Amino acid sequence: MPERARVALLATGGTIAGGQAEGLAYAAGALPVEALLAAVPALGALAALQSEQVASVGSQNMTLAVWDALATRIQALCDAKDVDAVVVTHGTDTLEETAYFLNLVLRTDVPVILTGAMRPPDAPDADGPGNLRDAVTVAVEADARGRGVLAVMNGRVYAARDIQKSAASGVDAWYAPGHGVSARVQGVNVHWSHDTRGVHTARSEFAPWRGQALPRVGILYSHADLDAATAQALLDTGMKGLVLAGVGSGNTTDAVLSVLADAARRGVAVVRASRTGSGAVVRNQEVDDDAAGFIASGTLNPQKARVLLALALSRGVSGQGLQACFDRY
Ligand SMILES: NC(=O)C[C@H](N)C(=O)O
Repeated sequence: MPERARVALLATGGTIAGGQAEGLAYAAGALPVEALLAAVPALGALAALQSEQVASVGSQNMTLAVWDALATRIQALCDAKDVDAVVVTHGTDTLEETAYFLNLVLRTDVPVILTGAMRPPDAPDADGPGNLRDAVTVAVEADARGRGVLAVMNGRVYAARDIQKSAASGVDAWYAPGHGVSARVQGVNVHWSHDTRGVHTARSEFAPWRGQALPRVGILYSHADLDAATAQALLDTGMKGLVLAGVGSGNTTDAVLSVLADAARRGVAVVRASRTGSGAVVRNQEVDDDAAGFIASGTLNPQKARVLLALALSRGVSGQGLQACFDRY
């Protein structure tokens, strides 16, 4: 890398760019990328930054259109060899979904780092400036290359596959079930603890992103006494794939299992995941996946299973090929 690494900062909104604060209330994504940069003057010493506003949304409103713009732009920057790293600012609500999507569709070894904030910029203890500084610190690390898409929050670095927002408030809202943090940031030092698991970026069969439409894939949240009609109503919206956010090891009521088995027979791809937040959903444990034609999500949470399933279906993967995807990615 040259003396000062070239880092592209792509902003999408979120609380890190929150504005119009009144008490605890604020509007996510109100501030432009220039305001984020102005809050961290030290960034100029860390990297030669160029910035772009890709979107200005709270990440609860993240869409495939923004993912398309983001993936297309990052791929172009990497292919043109215009940057040494990319930092994306993002709302925290769906940060892990965007991170995992990019992890699957970008063909590059260039570090791509997502960051955000749990508190808006005008909070007295705003966490955005520190997170942005840490993200750029990680981005310019030679060791960050080839690790897939990463997220930096609260002094820790997480692989896209692992990170999970696990609290509705507070800066320590981040968790990497089963695998732990990938690195810790201390000032300008980054201490790596392990490599990234799962196939990603340069070796992903879903990369590069081609701007294709994605099929409708939904998530059904299970609970005590979940009835068949609720599951059927969701399927009737035209789902091509359905992820069960199941109780325990990806389970649900007998009534719903039978609706899902029917759907699988009709060609809907049904993936069993767990609403618990950690652990693995394995094949044929309490549910006969072989008989029902279901896929087990392994350690992917429901919201990331939805991303992988939609991408796999968009590439024509079906049947046991889908299970192979969930085993590999
Ligand atoms: N902390 C945040 O960023 C939350 C916000 N709703 C967002 O995801 O954009």
